Amino acid sequence: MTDTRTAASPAASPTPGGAAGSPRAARAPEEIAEQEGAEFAIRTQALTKRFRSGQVAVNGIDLQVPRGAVYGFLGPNGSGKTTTIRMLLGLIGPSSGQAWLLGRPMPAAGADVLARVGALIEGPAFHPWLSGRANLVRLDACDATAPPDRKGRIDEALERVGLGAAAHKKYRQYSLGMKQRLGLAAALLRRRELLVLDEPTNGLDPQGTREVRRLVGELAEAGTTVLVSSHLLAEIENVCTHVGIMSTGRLVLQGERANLTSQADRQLWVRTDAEHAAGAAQVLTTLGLTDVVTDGTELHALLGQTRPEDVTRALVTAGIPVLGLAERVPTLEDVFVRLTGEGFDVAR
Ligand SMILES: Nc1ncnc2c1ncn2[C@@H]1O[C@H](COP(=O)(O)OP(=O)(O)OP(=O)(O)O)[C@@H](O)[C@H]1O
Repeated sequence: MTDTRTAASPAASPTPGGAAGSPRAARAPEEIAEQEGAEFAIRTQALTKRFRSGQVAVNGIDLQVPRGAVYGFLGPNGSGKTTTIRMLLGLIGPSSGQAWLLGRPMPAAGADVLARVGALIEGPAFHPWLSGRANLVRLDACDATAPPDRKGRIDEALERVGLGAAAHKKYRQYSLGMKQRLGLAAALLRRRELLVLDEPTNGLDPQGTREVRRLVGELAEAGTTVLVSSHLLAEIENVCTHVGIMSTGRLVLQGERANLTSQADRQLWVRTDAEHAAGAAQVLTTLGLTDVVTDGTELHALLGQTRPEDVTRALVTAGIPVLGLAERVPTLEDVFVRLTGEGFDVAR
C-alpha cells in the first residue's frame, strides 16, 4: 500500500474498493463484499460522525486495514479514534458514510460478523465483587457460540496478559492496569480473525506496555489482524506494519509504516564551533540542503538527495571544524508534525 494522505487528497472511492467506473463497480454487492473481506479486514468510506452538539468528531475517513496487518490507529487525544472504533463495532451509528468489517457492512451484519471480532473498548462491564477469573467465566458463559474447554481458554487468556497470579483477586481491588489487562484477556477468550484494541496500554506501566506490544506481535504472527489505537505514537509505532494517523477528525496519513518514514525528508545535524557556525550554514546551503537552521554551534537541515559524507567533505574542505555530524531518520511523529503543523499531544 502506498501513502494515502486522505485529508490532503480526499480521493474517496464511491464503492468499497474502487472508484466509480472501475471493473469492481459493475459487480454485485455480495461479490464486492467477499473480495473486500479477503483483502481488507476493515474498510470505511467517507465515514463521518457529527454529534448532536454539532461537533464533527470523525470527518469523512477512508480506512483501509489489510488482512494480517497490525494497524496502528494513532492520533492525539480527542482526534476521533474512539468514535471511529465505536462506529466500526456498531456501538454508535455514523452520520454518513459506510464501514465494512471482514467484508460485511456494519452495523447491518453485526450479529454475524462480531463473533469473529474481539474488542477492547472502554473496558467491558465487569462485576466489581467477582474475581477477574469469575468475571471471564461469566462473560464466556454469555457467549452462545463459545468453543468448548472454557477453563483452558480462560486460564490461557489470563496467563497471556500476565494476570495468572491475580486471577482470584476481586475486580474492585484491581489497579487500572490490571483492569486493562482483564479487558484484554476478555478479547482473547477465543481465537478471532480481527482484534480491535482501543488504547490497550492505558494505565499500564512500561513493563505492561512492552507486554502488550509483544502480545500484539504474537497475535499477528498467528494470523490475526489487529487494529490498535493509541495517542502515544512512539509507544506502538514499532509493532505496526501499517499506520493511520488522525488529526481533528481527519485521517491525515495512512499506509505501510516503513514507507511513510522512508519517504519523509532525511534530516542532518552538524556541530561546529561558534566562530564557524555561519560559514557552515553557508556550505550547507551551497550544497543544496534546505531549511538550514543555526542554533548556537549546532545546525539542522533537510538533506534532500545529498549524502552525509559529501557534507562532511565539503565542510572539511571549507576549513570548518566538524565536531559532530549525524543523519536523523525521521519518526512518524516528525511526519505528523510536518503534515499538520501541530505537536502530537494537542487536544481540542
Ligand atoms: N458523545 C459525544 N458527544 C459529543 N462529543 C463527543 C462525544 N464523544 C466524543 N466527543 C468528542 O469527539 C471528539 C473525538 O473524541 P474521541 O473520544 O473519538 O477521541 P480519541 O481520539 O479517541 O481521544 P482519546 O485519545 O483521548 O481517547 C472529542 O472532541 C470529543 O470531545
